[in-house]
Amino acid sequence: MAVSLDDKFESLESILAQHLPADVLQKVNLSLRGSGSIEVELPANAKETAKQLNFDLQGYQIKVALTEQTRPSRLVRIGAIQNMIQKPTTATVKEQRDAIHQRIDQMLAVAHECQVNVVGLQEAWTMPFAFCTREKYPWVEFAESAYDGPSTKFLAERAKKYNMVIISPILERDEAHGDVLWNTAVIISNHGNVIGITRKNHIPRVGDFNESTYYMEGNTGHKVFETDFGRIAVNICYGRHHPQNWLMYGVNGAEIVFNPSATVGALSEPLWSIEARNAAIANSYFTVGINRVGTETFPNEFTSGDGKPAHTSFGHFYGSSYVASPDGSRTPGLSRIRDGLLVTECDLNLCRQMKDKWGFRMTQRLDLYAESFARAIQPSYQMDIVKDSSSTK
Ligand SMILES: NC(=O)NCCC(=O)O
Repeated sequence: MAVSLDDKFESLESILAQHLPADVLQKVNLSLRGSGSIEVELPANAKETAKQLNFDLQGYQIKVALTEQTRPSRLVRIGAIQNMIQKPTTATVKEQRDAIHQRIDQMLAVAHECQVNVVGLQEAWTMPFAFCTREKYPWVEFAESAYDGPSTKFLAERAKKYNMVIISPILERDEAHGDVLWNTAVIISNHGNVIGITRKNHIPRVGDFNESTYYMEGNTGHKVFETDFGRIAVNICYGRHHPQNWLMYGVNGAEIVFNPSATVGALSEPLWSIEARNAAIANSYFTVGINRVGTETFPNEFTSGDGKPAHTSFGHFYGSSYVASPDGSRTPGLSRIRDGLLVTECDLNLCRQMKDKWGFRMTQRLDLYAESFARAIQPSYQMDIVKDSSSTK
């Protein structure tokens, strides 16, 4: 029987739990995820609401930070929300966006009940991921101002009400600069202000991710936002394949880096659990991988440039959002097929503690690489390959 990552199974975790005896499962989980995260009890009311509204709600604590003598703990509850589109892609732009707002409204209320301090949404959360179509309209009509567009206004109100920092990745319309479009994350403070924006640095040119048709590589560098709940950065989707992108957020002092994404099983699922986790280890910060969920179908057929027949669906967005800790451990992932809210409590002091333990920052040799990169971009650069003088090849 042919198996595909477009198949709708719940999660790797649920398969393991279903098939392994409890004592074996414990060993497997320890080996897969490390000892850092333990399940925490979330409020009964929040669990009941999640059940009624049919979304996956999971809660964990990353428990490995030491109690320091000279610094108080900095406990922060991070929320990660993944969601499907709520209306067919043939509904009007307003109907589609309003329906997603309504769903997120429900999930934010539950996040508040679970005492979440900082919550991240998925890439381009207000719209279907229509960039596969290469059509401009109506999809570009989902673009909005990062500062006073309908989604920022909607979230700013909730951010203030719930005392929660919200990371809102949207398709941005930059009216002040010739109406250009960007793929942007808006950082909204718990006081309801837009602290700033950060734009996607690396634009995919792979599979049906035809995003370069719509927007250019970001021009905001590697900003880190100082919030009441830690220093936060956002590495948007495809940027997770570039270690130097992760590295620069670390150089600028990030403690939590969100990776809002929209990616499909057949392309990237085996990479998903590795990349954000590896970045957390290498850069001594927490990472929050958030992936879109569901299968989206578009009105008109499009081709993938691979000789295969035209189709109307992108493939399955596999959710599986998770949090990785600087000590290398990680939480289980959310569902592959349902909306979800993941709540993870961490002590941000663990970032410095891991720098002290492993010394990755201290041994990073930025000066060496600055010099190597500067040479590598010269037109005259020759690759530094040493050959065997006896070889005839
Ligand atoms: N949205 C986006 O950048 N997707 C690219 C696919 C991937 O990086 O897995």
